[in-house]
Amino acid sequence: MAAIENGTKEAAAAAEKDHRKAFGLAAKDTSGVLAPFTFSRRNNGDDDVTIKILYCGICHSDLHCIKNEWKNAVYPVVPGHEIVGLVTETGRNVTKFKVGDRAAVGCLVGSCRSCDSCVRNLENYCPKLVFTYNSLDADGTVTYGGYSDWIVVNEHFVVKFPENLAMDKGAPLLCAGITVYSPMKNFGLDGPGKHLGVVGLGGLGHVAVKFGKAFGMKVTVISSSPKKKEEAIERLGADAYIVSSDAGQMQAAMGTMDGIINTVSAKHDVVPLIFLLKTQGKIIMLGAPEHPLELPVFPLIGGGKILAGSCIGGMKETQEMIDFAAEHNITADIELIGADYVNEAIERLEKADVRYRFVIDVGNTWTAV
Ligand SMILES: NC(=O)c1ccc[n+]([C@@H]2O[C@H](COP(=O)([O-])OP(=O)(O)OC[C@H]3O[C@@H](n4cnc5c(N)ncnc54)[C@H](O)[C@@H]3O)[C@@H](O)[C@H]2O)c1
Ligand SMILES: [Zn+2]
Ligand SMILES: [Zn+2]
Repeated sequence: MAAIENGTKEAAAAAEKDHRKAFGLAAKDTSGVLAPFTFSRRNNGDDDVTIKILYCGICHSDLHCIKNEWKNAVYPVVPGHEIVGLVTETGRNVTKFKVGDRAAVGCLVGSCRSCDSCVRNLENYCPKLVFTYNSLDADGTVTYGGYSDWIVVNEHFVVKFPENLAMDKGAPLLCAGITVYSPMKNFGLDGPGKHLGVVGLGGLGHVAVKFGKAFGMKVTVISSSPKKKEEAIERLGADAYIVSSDAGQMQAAMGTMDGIINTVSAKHDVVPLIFLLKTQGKIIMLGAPEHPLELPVFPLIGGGKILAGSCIGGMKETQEMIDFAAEHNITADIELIGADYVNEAIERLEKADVRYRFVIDVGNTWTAV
């Protein structure tokens, strides 16, 4: 008996040696309330980079997940996949980073690296992809995200964060940025002379406006209320603004758009949006509402419209996006908050009361190892 106990203790001690303590905020149940949480992460492996987290954005996906709206939460959930920080340790095979470098982590921390998607640099569509949090890692543990003091990630899934990009305002690019950039590139919505519609002016939407303008497109925001009109045009640089509940405005814009980036996070009617497209125009679904949308096919068939989905982006494209953002001075408009304000921030995000992304000032809240 004593031998078994000793064996168990030894095994526990050995396991403990492979891990280090981390500290963060976790949701423990569907209330989604985040509370202090101590946990462990693996030691830095040969291919890994350890990052002291300085900033982490709050994405609406974090809210969907901690409240179990997608019915897949594995509590406790430490959310956060818009992570920027500094490298504190590198494994012996690491070539991209050295200690002290700026580094960033988005929604992915693992994939098989050999399937058709991975070979095409589309790790984001790998059947074995590992999300940054609430996902099963290769070693069988559940991943914990960036509302925490440090993280260890295989260098393939770590992005070099440009020196001339603000770390706090740049953090949201790791999810919001790549999620809108990737479909714009892949569906040909990235050139002058094109007309882009952006639906939902939140974290994703406001960054889509900025990329659209950097690509030289005409950008129209379609919003459910007139509240954000002035700032959409004057601050974000949109060319036009349509209030979706105004039938006259929607009618006047019918058949004018080459593409629409749809970021709406709740159930809504897509048919009026499809009518805004030109013949063979494309509507890209990015928002991930809890409840299914209705999709009558006739508005799609008439005019040969294309409805597609897109999920974040691959690692090569994420690096390309962040380098493009640095070159064109694209960052998110943020409200920087301390970790003690996160629960209030989540409540405000649910009410769409944020201009336009909350970012947690992790570095000034917790001291990493
Ligand atoms: N596809 C992906 O890879 C991906 C990546 C990140 C986020 N997302 C999803 O995209 C959505 C948006 O994320 P975000 O972080 O930009 O959220 P956000 O809350 O910052 O923005 C959502 C916007 O949708 C608007 N909205 C909400 N309900 C609406 C309704 N019924 N009609 C019209 N507008 C409405 C809000 O006013 C807000 O402007 C979320 O569902 C999120 O989970 C998807
Ligand atoms: Zn996200
Ligand atoms: Zn794969």
